[in-house]
Amino acid sequence: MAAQIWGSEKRARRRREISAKIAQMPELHDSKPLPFMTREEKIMESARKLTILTEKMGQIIDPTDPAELYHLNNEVLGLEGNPMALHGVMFIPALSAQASDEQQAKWLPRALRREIIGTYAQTELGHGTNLQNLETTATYDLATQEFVLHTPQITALKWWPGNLGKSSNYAVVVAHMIIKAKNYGPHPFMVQLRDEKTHEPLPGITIGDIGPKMAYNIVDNGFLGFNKYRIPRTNLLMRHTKVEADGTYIKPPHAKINYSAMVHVRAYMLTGQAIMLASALNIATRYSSVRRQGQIDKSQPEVKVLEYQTQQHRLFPSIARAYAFQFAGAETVKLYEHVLKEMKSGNVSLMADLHALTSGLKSVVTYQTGEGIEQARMACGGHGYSMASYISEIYGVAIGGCTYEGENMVMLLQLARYLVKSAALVKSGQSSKLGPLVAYLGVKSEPTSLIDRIPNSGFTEYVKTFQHVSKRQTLKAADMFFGLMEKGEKREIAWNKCSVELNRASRLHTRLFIVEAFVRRVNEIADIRIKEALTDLLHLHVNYELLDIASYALEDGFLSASQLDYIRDQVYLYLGKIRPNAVSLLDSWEFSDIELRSVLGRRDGNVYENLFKWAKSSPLNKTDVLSSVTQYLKPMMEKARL
Ligand SMILES: CCCCCCCC/C=C\CCCC(=O)SCCNC(=O)CCNC(=O)[C@H](O)C(C)(C)COP(=O)(O)OP(=O)(O)OC[C@H]1O[C@@H](n2cnc3c(N)ncnc32)[C@H](O)[C@@H]1OP(=O)(O)O
Ligand SMILES: Cc1cc2nc3c(=O)[nH]c(=O)nc-3n(C[C@H](O)[C@H](O)[C@H](O)COP(=O)(O)OP(=O)(O)OC[C@H]3O[C@@H](n4cnc5c(N)ncnc54)[C@H](O)[C@@H]3O)c2cc1C
Repeated sequence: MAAQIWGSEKRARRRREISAKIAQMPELHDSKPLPFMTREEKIMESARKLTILTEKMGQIIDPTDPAELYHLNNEVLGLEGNPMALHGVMFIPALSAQASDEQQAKWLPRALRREIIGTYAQTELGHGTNLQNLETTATYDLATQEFVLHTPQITALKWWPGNLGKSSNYAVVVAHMIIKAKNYGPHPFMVQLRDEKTHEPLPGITIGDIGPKMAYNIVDNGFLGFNKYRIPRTNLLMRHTKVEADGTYIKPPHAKINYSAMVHVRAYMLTGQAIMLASALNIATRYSSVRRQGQIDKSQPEVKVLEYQTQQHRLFPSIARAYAFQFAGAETVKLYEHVLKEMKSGNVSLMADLHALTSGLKSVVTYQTGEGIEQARMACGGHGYSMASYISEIYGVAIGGCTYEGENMVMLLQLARYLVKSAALVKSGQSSKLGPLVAYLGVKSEPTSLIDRIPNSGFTEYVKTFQHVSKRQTLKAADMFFGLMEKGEKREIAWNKCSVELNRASRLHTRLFIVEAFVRRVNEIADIRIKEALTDLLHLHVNYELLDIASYALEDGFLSASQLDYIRDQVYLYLGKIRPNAVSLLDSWEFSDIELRSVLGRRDGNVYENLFKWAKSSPLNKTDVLSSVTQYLKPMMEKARL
């Protein structure tokens, strides 16, 4: 199963080898539990480990393999981030995709050797979503052949970029490029921020940390202002766009090609989210098979809480989602790598499809991951609320994904643009022009669903039902939009008035893609036992998801009440079937105790003894009487007693 999750036997084996090596290297372990550290201590601890990793990486992993590097980071540095989180996730991908060969030769080897630390600085205090209204300017000075970066007012300060505040000395900065008073829109520039020897900010640069956040606090998200700060013309990233010495602008082959670093993260973050969801579920499910509370049969001893159907219903559909996201994520990364290769050689024809797909997936996956992790926390009762479970930290980090790389509602609306265009093709009889991801929009469906009507139909009737509801909602939302325009409403106003319905279509389309990716994977599996276990999970997935969106299929009678009863019964049936495999389905992800950082989720199940040990190690317990008591509470009580 680990091979299915991680992509191959070899990958699963390598992960085990890497974990085993890390277990033998105490210098790479947290020196004390992270929840007992201050933010400053955590940042120091992370930098300490990161430095050792830089020295010893070659002994532990193949540093050229991104999957091994990702695993190493997760184990050693953890999900709260590290001082170079954005360096690998966005700075290097931005240079790789957008810098010319010459520029790459100059900067990439230095970045890869970690001679410099970089980030991606785009969002500002006043604007994040609407890139067209960013305020930072890069004005070309023909006389010196330099760009002059400037922050015209406080809302133009770069705000949020990870590791910008304290760690990075370089950044890819997105600014509006102005040449001879003409604004060419946002473009990426390579900018040195700090002196390489002293790490002091360079003259003309104002920079700092934006303060503590809900989670992800090892990352120093930062602010940045420029005061007429000059960089050479050749620091504009020039793979696709060029500005010649005389100010001549050569436009890129696709207007949005400079957005590729964002698409990169949207594609890769899906498996990251799956890992966070599976981690939280691993903790909750292991704990649920240790925790005994109450009886089902009063004549019997207390049961493990995992025996309760409500507990299974809370956890198991999310286990199915974690697998589904991992499989859909793997497909998306493959597609992304293909499109990136094509893009580098000038073929931009697949960019719109990839953008639509990743926009929808990013939104649905992060939202459902957040839901699943929060249910996992609640499933642990009181101990779930303790940082000893570590689930609250996983939750805080995961839901950041609902916001970063494009706020979820906004990204769903990006997919909706693509769906509405596709609907227009269907309506004008041009279904043959639909791309493979939306071809189903042009296919006539049966009048009613055949779920529970055809024996041995596998998952086909489920997929058709998901297709039906997605198609119907897309065409309905598109009709509403076109109808408003026909009535004379301006395009943008009409769009806004339909946007809730449009986003519903985007979610349904994306959920269909996730179901199909799961089905595709199960169909590929040869090992009979693995196929069986995953087929059970897939049954739970399709039935649970369909129940969740049933109103769409009920309102036009595509599903009947009796079919809905069947679907509900199937959910209960598969909860029971999955119960014996539940812990194994999560243990198959092979997270080590070092990586999970959870007292509740310990592999050995020795929860109570270790919770007590953990509590005793709280800094508050260093002394029996705190100074808050001697200074304030004791005098207050004494005064009240007089
Ligand atoms: C490796 C493991 C990783 C896991 C963990 C990662 C942890 C990292 C932690 C944090 C990192 C966070 C980093 C950041 O957040 S960086 C900042 C990200 N910011 C955003 O995402 C901003 C969101 N906004 C946008 O993307 C855009 O503004 C927009 C919403 C897409 C709108 O752009 P714009 O106004 O320019 O465009 P229009 O809406 O007018 O659209 C015009 C047409 O262009 C199409 N389009 C837009 N983007 C793309 C694209 N990327 N590719 C292809 N096509 C694109 C759009 O669909 C329109 O097409 P149409 O045909 O309909 O006209
Ligand atoms: C943990 C974290 C890490 C980050 N790291 C980076 C980084 O490294 N580099 C970087 O540059 N940025 C980074 N960001 C910033 C992030 O990319 C932005 O916060 C994000 O893109 C959302 O933009 P915003 O904050 O402007 O939200 P806003 O756009 O102000 O969103 C506020 C609300 O308005 C709604 N809204 C906005 N526009 C529309 C619209 N057109 N239609 C409908 N509704 C709309 C949204 O849906 C939302 O409900 C990070 C953010 C976080 C939380």
